[in-house]
Amino acid sequence: MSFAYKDVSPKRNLRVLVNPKGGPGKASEIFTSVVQPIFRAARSNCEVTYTERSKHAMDIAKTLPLDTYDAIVTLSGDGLIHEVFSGFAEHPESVKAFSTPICPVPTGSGNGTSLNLLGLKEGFDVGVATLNAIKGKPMRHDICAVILGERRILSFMTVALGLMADLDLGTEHLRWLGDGRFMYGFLRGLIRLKPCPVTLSIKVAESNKEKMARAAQDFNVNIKSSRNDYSAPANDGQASGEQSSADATDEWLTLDKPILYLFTGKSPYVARDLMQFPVARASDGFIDVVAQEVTSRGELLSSIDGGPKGAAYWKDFQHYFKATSYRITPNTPDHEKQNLAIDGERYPFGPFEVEIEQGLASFLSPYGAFVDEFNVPPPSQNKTNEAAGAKEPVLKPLKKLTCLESS
Ligand SMILES: Nc1ncnc2c1ncn2[C@@H]1O[C@H](COP(=O)(O)OP(=O)(O)OP(=O)(O)O)[C@@H](O)[C@H]1O
Repeated sequence: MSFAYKDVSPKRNLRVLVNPKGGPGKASEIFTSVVQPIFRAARSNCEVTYTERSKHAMDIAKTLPLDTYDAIVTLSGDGLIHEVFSGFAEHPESVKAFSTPICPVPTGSGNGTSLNLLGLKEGFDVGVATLNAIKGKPMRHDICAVILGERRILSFMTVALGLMADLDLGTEHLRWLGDGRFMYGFLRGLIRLKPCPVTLSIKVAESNKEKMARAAQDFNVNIKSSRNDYSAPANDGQASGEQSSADATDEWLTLDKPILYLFTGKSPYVARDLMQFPVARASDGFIDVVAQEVTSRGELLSSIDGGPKGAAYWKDFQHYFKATSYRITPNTPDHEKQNLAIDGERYPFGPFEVEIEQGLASFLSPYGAFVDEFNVPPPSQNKTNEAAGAKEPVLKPLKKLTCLESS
């Protein structure tokens, strides 16, 4: 037992939330046939609720007794995790509630969080995810706060505008397709090729793709060799190769290009087909911001191929920043018609600003870091990479109108 449960206590107390309507609708069956027998064999104590409606998980999280459960296990996709965090935000002891680790078991459509915690090969494996609930260790994770009018909405995963929001929110009726609905939505968005009329202003910490890729790679190497306790935020000095918040500028910079979509996030995979944020790290204190420039359908189609490996990262038309904050200002009067997706859920669109709360939340993880398969070839061996390293996006200071071509 001491060998099998090295560094973790056996017989965990788990609060299990099963969403029978998530993804292809098989969560209840999977719970009784796969998950529950493993929990029983491991002598875990489970308090189980089958969610009956939207926001049910949020209500449970709002009043969750603290110091009672080792983790909340969600059988659903990313939407239910978003609800749990929204509930924590309203908990009387909010910060303490957020320290309760979440462990997703993938029975939704995209299951992005599970993919990030377990990797592409095992991210959809219900048995491996259940084992993570039994033996995983808490790993800190940043939370983004979206300030939208009077509201402060918390996001652990993504904020999307333009094509990426349309493909998610516009295919909700196709949940039965599993994650196939995202590819369908992407292709539909390509046919329309509708620009996203907004101004994006960012407090940038880093925009050099090569530097960000090397830092992420070094972090992964270091975490494997040096960190047994991964409950502290990632840039606490234990893992070298990270950018630090000290690198961030206080100046707002504005992207001087029309964009097709804005996609910002905290973890590499958003679905099996797409590693959108290959250099994202769970608790580095930065928001990874992707602004996809308006480009031809052919170029966009060509980026689908390397989606699971994060190939689009190196494309010149995909601008990538590590930011401490960003702002969106709509450029059209009828902006309410546009889709805004926060963690895949629909919100009314208006001007908003996003900040980051470093290491506020926590997930159970078997490895202490996200599992991504992003290869960083040396620039000399990769032409596209070389171009990306040399050519940085056109940013201009918000108040001055001269364009900056940074090097
Ligand atoms: N009994 C229920 N009936 C209808 N909807 C429910 C029920 N229980 C939960 N929900 C809602 O189901 C929605 C979808 O869940 P979730 O987002 O986890 O799955 P998904 O969209 O299929 O997966 P992913 O987000 O990974 O793509 C959530 O917004 C949640 O509020």
